[in-house]
Formats: sequence, C-alpha cells, structure tokens
Amino acid sequence: MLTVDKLTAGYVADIDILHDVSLDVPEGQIVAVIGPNGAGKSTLLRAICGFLPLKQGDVHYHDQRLTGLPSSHMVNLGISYLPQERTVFPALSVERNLRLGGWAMRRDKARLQQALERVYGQFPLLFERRKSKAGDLSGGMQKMLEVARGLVSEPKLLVVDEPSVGLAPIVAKEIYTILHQLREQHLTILLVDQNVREAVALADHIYVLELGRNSVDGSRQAFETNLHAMIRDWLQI
Ligand SMILES: Nc1ncnc2c1ncn2[C@@H]1O[C@H](COP(=O)(O)OP(=O)(O)OP(=O)(O)O)[C@@H](O)[C@H]1O
Repeated sequence: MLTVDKLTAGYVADIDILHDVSLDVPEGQIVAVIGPNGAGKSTLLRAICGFLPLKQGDVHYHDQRLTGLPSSHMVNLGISYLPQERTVFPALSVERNLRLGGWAMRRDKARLQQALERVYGQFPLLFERRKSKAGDLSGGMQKMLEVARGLVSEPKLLVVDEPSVGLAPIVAKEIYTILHQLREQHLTILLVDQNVREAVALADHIYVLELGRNSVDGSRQAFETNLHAMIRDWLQI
C-alpha cells in the first residue's frame, strides 16, 4: 500500500538525516519503526507525509507517487498523519476539533455527521466531553482526541508518531488499547515508537532504524523472541 524506496532526506542542504531508507506497509497491516533516540524515525514520517522534501528516493501510495506532493494532499488520498507534537486547538471544543478533522467533507453535512457519530461510538469518553474545551482535557484525553480527529476523515492509512510520548504509563495503555482496536478493524497503520515493547506487541512487521539507516526488520514473532537481546544491545548493558 505504501512503499518507501531508498529515501534520503535531511533538514539542511549538506547534512542527510536519512540515508537510503526503504520500507513497505502492506494493506491491512501495522508496521512499526523503532530505534534509538535521534535515529531519524520522526524525520522519516515527516518526509513520507510531505513535510520534508526528499533528496533522493521515492514514496508511493498504491500507484500514486507521493514524492513532491504537498502534505495538504495526504488527507484527500486517505492518509492521516498524527505528529508527535500536540496539535489540538485548546480554545475550541472537543466537537469543533473533531469537525476540523472532517474539513474535506464539510460540504456534505450528512456524511460529516455520520463520521462524527462513528467516531463518538469508538470514543465514548470524547462524546461525554464533546462540549468541553480541548485545552481542559488531560494529556491522555488530548492524545485520544488527536487520534479520533485523525479518524474522522475515514483514512485508509494512519501514520502515527510516538503516540504515548509524555503520557503516564496507565494513560499510554489506553492509547495502545485504541490502536489495538483499530488493528481489529484492519486499518493500515505506520507507527513510529520509542516504546519498543508496545510497538512490537502491536505491529505485524517491525523495522529498526539506526543512525538514519535501515538496520534489521522482521515479523512480530521474530522480534518477540529477540526483544531482550535487542534492548540490551541498544542500552549497551
Ligand atoms: N526540525 C529539525 N531541524 C533540524 N534537525 C532536526 C529537526 N528535527 C530533528 N532533527 C535532527 O534529526 C535527527 C533525527 O531526529 P528525529 O527526531 O527524526 O529522530 P527520532 O528517531 O524520531 O528520535 P526521537 O525518538 O528522539 O524523536 C536528530 O539529529 C535531530 O537533531
């Protein structure tokens, strides 16, 4: 569904952060990218989603070349990107935030209403707080709102960067429960995560990025068997 082929990118002209990175995200699967701090995981998602120009390589989504397309096109193609940074509009209500997620369908009021009802069905806590200002929600609920807002547009591919960063472990657990539910619904997800254990538990296939390059990749089963050795390697203990 999504193919990244030998992608090279960086923030300034003469320094590359990613070098020849390749990966495949098959339809209906969850693919996780893990790796040490600064490996370039967030940079990879930014480059895939059009927020950072590629210096070399290609990104294809089905038969469409994404390379060079502006990030604003992604939602029309069925791709929803949830960056690591907080992106809720704190002064707007939960419902107004969700409606912004359905911006592309704003002229079709019945469809937007249906999409909201579907999302409220998945996130009953957000329905209860629909009139609250998003800024009054806890950090965990704000992240939940971001995920829900990303789903209003009925994406085919969800690109998620570090969904649990900054959240207390018990709250992070709720976010992973939501991602597991999305997996049951066969949504295709590309996930970047520092939480190796959760990422491996969730993903069908895992890629390790080190110093901006592909390291190993393999199935969840292979990683579960090797997880301890891998974490020891990273921590160098
Ligand atoms: N906006 C930016 N401008 C310039 N350099 C950046 C920018 N964002 C990240 N970098 C640099 O790119 C490199 C990779 O960072 P990136 O955030 O992609 O790594 P990461 O694997 O996601 O790590 P982390 O898990 O710590 O976020 C780092 O050296 C970082 O300093």
